[in-house]
Amino acid sequence: MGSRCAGINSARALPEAIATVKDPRASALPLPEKPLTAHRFLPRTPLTGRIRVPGDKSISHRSLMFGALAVGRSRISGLLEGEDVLSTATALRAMGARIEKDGDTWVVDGVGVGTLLQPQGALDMGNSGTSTRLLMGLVASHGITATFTGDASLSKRPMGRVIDPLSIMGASFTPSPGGTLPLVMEGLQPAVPMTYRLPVASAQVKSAVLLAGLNTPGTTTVIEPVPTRDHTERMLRGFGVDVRVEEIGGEKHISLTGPVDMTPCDITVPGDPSSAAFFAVAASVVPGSDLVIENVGLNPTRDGIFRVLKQMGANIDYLDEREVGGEPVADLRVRHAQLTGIEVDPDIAPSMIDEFPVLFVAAALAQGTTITSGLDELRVKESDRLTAMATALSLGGASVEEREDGLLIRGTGGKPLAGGGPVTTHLDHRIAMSMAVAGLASAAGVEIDSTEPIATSFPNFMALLEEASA
Ligand SMILES: O=C(O)C1=C[C@@H](OP(=O)(O)O)[C@@H](O)[C@H](O)C1
Ligand SMILES: C=C(OP(=O)(O)O)C(=O)O
Repeated sequence: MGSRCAGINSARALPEAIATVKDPRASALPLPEKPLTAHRFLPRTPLTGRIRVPGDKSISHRSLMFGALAVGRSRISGLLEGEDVLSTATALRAMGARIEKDGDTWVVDGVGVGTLLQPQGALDMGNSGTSTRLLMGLVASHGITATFTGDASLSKRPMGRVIDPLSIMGASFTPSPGGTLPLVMEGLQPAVPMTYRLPVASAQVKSAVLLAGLNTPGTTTVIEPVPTRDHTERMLRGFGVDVRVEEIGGEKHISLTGPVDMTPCDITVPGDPSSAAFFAVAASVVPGSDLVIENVGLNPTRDGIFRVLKQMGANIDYLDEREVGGEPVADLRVRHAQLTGIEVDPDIAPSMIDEFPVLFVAAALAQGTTITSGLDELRVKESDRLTAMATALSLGGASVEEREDGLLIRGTGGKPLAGGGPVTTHLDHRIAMSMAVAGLASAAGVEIDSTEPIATSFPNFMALLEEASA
């Protein structure tokens, strides 16, 4: 981070202001389906040259949110301009922050902790779980009411995991059946601090509670039995918040004492390892490839995919290891290699939780069997990623057995998959891009039903694919 940074209840009736609108949740129901753009990803020439993937999605969301809470101006370079991050920006503007683009830099003029404004309309979170859950944390300790809506995929995802702790802190919720969006929430100012032990390994839940703690008098503590991505902790420190982390009995206790004053910060967002993963697998499985992926974030809570690919025999070198925005970064040189199936240690899952769909593609082309387990969380992402990938890969000619908490995949030993489709992407960007990679290593190509979801996290994915295999 730049030199200006400080250092590295139960559901109630609808609140009155909202209840007078016909039915905020009805007006927020998912829009009719838009026409989809199908695309067949064909076998390619080797991937070569140098590419640069867009900024990290998790860090981009947090840069905007923390900038919005600081008093003064933060500047962000390398922000991911994907739809998910733009949903965060729109919601923060609706709560008073000024967020504008000036050349290549995003400029955020924050409102300060405790002074978020009442949004006038529903906050449309699109496809983004991170925007929804972290912003719910922010709203929880402000005296405002907000309606959260999302697309058909997001509207199926569980929000009970944040509703539960934020209710203990004093916020009230009127969710849709099953604890889903659309929902209305009313924050409480001052909220009540608490110590919360995460029942699920989730950086979004951890962050929601810590963000609620920023405007809560007293100490809010999250106990994390299994480490998850730590961008919230690292970045809050950069914005001047005293975040304390203690290791007690093998668990992390993460605490902050509110209300805090946040100071602005200039941030350079490193490249997203989750986006780089598609190209790392593609270069590993397409014979003759030799690709450099520049500027990839390698935070140890995020780099599991590269560690697992190396265990499978991938040829990945870290070049020019350095620090960008307080995060470890390197250029990755990836050359084609025959991968070997392995049993993936479930303990590594949180550090590569979004990369399993593309790991399954690597496994489908490996020599031997790959077994994954402990992946129940994949069932509650943008789609049920275990079923979606088992179905999609089988349609493409792979041998896949779906288990309760993982997949067993018998690889082809490097022989291209047959290909086929169209596979259903279920409004899930990671399914779309993973099956695109499968198409590159297939005989007939793989057709996906819709390329639209890709724009949520990786708007120039198709262009970079063209560039790397030109
Ligand atoms: O905190 C974050 O930025 C994220 C946390 C993860 O979700 P969970 O916390 O639900 O595991 C991940 O899947 C998501 O893409 C981004
Ligand atoms: C799960 C993901 O994101 P989110 O939870 O923010 O929708 C993802 O990007 O794979």
